Amino acid sequence: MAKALIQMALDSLDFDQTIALAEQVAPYVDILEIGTPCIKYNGLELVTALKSKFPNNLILVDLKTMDAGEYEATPFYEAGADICTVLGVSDKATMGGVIKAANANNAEAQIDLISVKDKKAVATEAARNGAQIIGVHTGLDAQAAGQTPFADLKDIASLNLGVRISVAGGLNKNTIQDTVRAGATIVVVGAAIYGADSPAESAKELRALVDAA
Ligand SMILES: O=C(CO)[C@H](O)[C@H](O)COP(=O)(O)O
Repeated sequence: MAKALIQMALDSLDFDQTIALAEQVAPYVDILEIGTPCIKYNGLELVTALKSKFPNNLILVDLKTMDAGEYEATPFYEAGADICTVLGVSDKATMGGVIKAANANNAEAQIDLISVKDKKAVATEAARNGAQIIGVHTGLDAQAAGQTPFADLKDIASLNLGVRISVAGGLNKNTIQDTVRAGATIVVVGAAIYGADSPAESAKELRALVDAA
């Protein structure tokens, strides 16, 4: 079985801090994610910068698109995004638009199940419509209310949809191996890396844990 990928969520608003953090963690992670607040604040220029500075990492732009899927996602794919996200609560046509833009740019679309009520139904339809990645996601506000992504991961993994499953929501060194064993093929980590005394050491430790899972 292929090893799970690690995705680092770059959630700062500051352009230079984002590049500096990426420099520290890039050797240990597979995907550099430009978080939603960060991409809204910094725009396409940051995609271009990360793409050119980190050719060995995939770049995910966490657009969380809600409307005008193809129109919104196309410039980000053209700037070098390997993956863009679109909300699973959006219209089927919106998700279809991002999938179309991804395919036109030899890239991938991720359906984010954040706040979706019937996650199994949305994931099943999205996979049937060509989405390459399903994102099981407990957002920062839901985490603050005590929620975790683990029950949702179990539900989505049980569907055996044949697509990659990304999991985000407060993952750390204590939970990352069980998350991989439960079916995650991409594990997303934000605060556990950028909040550590040494983000590089934290990323290195998580890499070893994921590779051993
Ligand atoms: O997409 C996000 C919030 O919507 C975060 O980037 C994602 O949840 C990962 O960060 P953390 O590990 O701190 O939960």
